[in-house]
Amino acid sequence: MILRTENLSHRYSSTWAIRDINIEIERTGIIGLLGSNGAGKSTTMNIICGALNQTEGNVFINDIDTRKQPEEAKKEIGFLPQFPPLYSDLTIDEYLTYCAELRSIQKTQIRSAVNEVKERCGLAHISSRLIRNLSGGYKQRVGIAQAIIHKPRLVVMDEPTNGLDPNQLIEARKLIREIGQDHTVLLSSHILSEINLLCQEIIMIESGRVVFSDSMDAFNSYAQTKSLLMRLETPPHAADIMQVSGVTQTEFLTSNQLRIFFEGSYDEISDKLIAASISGSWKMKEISPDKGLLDDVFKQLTNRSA
Ligand SMILES: Nc1ncnc2c1ncn2[C@@H]1O[C@H](COP(=O)(O)OP(=O)(O)OP(=O)(O)O)[C@@H](O)[C@H]1O
Repeated sequence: MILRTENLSHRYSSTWAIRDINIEIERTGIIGLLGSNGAGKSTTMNIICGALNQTEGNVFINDIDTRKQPEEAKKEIGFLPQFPPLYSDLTIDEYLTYCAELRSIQKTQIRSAVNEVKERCGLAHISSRLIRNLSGGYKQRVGIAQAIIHKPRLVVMDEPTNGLDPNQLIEARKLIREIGQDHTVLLSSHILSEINLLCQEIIMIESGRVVFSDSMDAFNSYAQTKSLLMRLETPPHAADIMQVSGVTQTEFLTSNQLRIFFEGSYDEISDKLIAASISGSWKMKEISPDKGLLDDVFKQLTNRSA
């Protein structure tokens, strides 16, 4: 097992920031940690990487207990924190050499490790530049380079695409995908579409608890088929719509537009609503699956877990 957390819990003060987080990852690829601001993503990642001591629970990296053998465990972890610790007065070469030394790479291997990671992260052509003079996108690549220089099995990236411009975003995603081919990448974001683009698996946390953990495909089918949008020219009372079997909640967005939450498949419920619209003269103008506003998915999942 590459990563396993066991009832991981942490409190900074009196309230729990995360509670009973259980994660198991056993293969390479990109796993997304999705959650709104303050959900507990950074806390979880900081603990996994040994930057914060948990209040309760255990973390195993490559089956090594990070509390009992922190040095051994850290050999298999690379970490790109939300604010990477870059030294702006060093050049890329100097900084990466320093990181290689910190990671206890053998002296004779340091130069080749630095060269290899520069090549991989597209930094070779600017390696004598001072970090302070780099664009945000290049600084991010240097941050990624330090996280993989020692070839760890697990690479943890806290919001790695946050704040990048559209071109930098494309480059960063490409690099992260490449890294995901031979490493396990645990990546956090508060943006569902970002996780959707990059990840094969998703772990969603809300208020410090895991509310969903499955493949991206499973998440998408869950998130997208549970609500639909409908426009009616002469809508009835919500209570009448609730009579349609399978409808669990009706929400008026405007006087004509509604969001309907339902159980079962979209095809089934839309047939029933269309039939009800005809017999009740609701004059349906439009019906479509709701693409799943993240807030709604959070709400549904949080209710489900409760
Ligand atoms: N150093 C700290 N001291 C006290 N409370 C903290 C500290 N760091 C985080 N918290 C609290 O712990 C909870 C989880 O925060 P965390 O930073 O892990 O969330 P997050 O999902 O990473 O959010 P963001 O995307 O905003 O960074 C929040 O309620 C936050 O206010």
